[in-house]
Amino acid sequence: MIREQVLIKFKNVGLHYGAGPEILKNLNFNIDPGSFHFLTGPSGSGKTSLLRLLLLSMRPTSGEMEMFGKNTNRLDKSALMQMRQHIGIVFQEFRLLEHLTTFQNVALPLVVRGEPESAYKSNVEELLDWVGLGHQMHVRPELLSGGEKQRAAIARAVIAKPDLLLADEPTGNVDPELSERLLHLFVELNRMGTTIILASHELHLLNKFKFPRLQLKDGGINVSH
Ligand SMILES: Nc1ncnc2c1ncn2[C@@H]1O[C@H](COP(=O)(O)OP(=O)(O)OP(=O)(O)O)[C@@H](O)[C@H]1O
Repeated sequence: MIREQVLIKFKNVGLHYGAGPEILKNLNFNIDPGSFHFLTGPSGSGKTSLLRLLLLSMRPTSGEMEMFGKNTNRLDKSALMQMRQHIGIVFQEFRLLEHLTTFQNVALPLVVRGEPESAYKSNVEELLDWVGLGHQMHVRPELLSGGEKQRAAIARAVIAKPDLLLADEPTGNVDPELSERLLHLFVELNRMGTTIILASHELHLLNKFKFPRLQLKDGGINVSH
């Protein structure tokens, strides 16, 4: 676990795609370790783009980002890859691999790291039990409901114990009752120490939880506590 006083620091960060207009303009904000933020804003306001910066899959076109105490502009590809291992991501569309079982999907980040099954088997089983998928461990994603797929995707995102968990509209493809249950799962993960930034435009759902918000509008950001 990485312990920094400030986990993420944005200093005058701007972003544009190619020759297009600036999507994110002069963003300045900090994220403390252990916090939970909702990322909100109208469609097209740049929520996914901001998550791409945080996931280190894009670099800012202006300004500087510090993550885990390091200026990301100064990191080479291998250092970025290493930092990336501390970050988990959950997408709206689950992105499970159809030819793998639930167990294999969740274990994938550990397989990629070269860990043998004997080292992670019981951890994966325990996590699947915890997210309520113990009984669906050996089936493929096509047999899972939307909520079950998303719980598998969340389990895959946290199996390697990331310090930072990003989620891009994670409840976009499940019904309202399941959405609330999924949000409670994120709250539990946050209670156990994971820093979370969760993008959603479902304000009726977010209003049920008292977490600070990063609100994007017209390229700028407003941080409410
Ligand atoms: N790969 C890309 N190339 C060029 N423009 C892009 C790319 N990705 C996003 N954009 C543009 O950047 C802007 C912000 O898009 P982004 O997907 O970050 O917004 P969003 O807030 O996540 O939207 P939504 O809520 O609709 O998913 C949009 O105008 C979009 O067209």
